[in-house]
Amino acid sequence: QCKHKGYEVKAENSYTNYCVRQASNPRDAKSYDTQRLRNEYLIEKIMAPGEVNWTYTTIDRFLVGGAMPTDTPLKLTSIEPLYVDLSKSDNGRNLLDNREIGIINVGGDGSVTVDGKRYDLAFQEAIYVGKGVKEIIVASKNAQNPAKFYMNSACAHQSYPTKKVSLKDAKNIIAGSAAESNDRVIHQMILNGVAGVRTCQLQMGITELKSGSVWNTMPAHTHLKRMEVYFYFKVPEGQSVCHIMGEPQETRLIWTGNEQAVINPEWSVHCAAGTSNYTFIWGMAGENLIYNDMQVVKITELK
Ligand SMILES: O=C[C@H](O)[C@@H](O)CC(=O)C(=O)O
Ligand SMILES: [Zn+2]
Repeated sequence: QCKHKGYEVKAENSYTNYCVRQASNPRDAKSYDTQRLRNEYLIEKIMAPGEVNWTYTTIDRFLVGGAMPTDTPLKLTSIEPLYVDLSKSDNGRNLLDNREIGIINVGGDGSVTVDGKRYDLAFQEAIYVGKGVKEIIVASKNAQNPAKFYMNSACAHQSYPTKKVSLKDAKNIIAGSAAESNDRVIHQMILNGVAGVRTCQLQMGITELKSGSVWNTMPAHTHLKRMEVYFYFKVPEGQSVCHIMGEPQETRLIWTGNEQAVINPEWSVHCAAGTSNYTFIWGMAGENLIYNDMQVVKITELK
């Protein structure tokens, strides 16, 4: 991934890399082979020690990234395709000049410092940071057990306050059943109206599957007003998650590993079965903030 022409990884600075993915048409996507599907939709490198890795997709201009600070804190910078004002070197280059971001820690204890104010983020704690913030610095408490910050960012037209959200503050929805192998809890974390969070476009949360359950998002759905990215983590060593995407009657599969993500366009379902249970972060953005605004596909109608 990101090795082929047009998909190269570029360096923004000594610790920040990015690659760009273009939006795709389902009429084209149905003829993609395995490697092309992976090039377009799978993000394999997100967490690397001492690095910030971004993937910018032109689907809803969504930005997906990972920051893994070790000994030294890392400042989150913008990337060249997102500079707001090319004429000034010191202006229009803050990541959140025109954006909002959600950050969830999937590693050891860490902190996110937003314009000088520090928020400690433990495993599976989240923070929303709104448009207009100038400086975000992420750090690990212990370089031997580094924090891993998974990040989703979308365009924003308004500034909303920074807000930390823990699992106990989240809206926790019990879904599925053991008999259907999809017994899970959907934690809605960065959702407009949940835990006092306000957002422009962004919605993020964590879904945890119980031991013995392997299916997420079944029955599957599309949402024609929002795109969505799934980031799989806590995938046990030696196990894998088979992510299913594509139009409901034209599905394709992408095998994913631990701490990898899949970009799902508006026209695509997004669901998966793992070879064990696992946890994932879902993040989406688009036209509305109504979580339930989705077109559910009958299980028997998937092809
Ligand atoms: O649009 C919503 C998203 O696809 C997820 O929140 C669904 C999910 O986590 C699940 O059912 O397991
Ligand atoms: Zn969805």
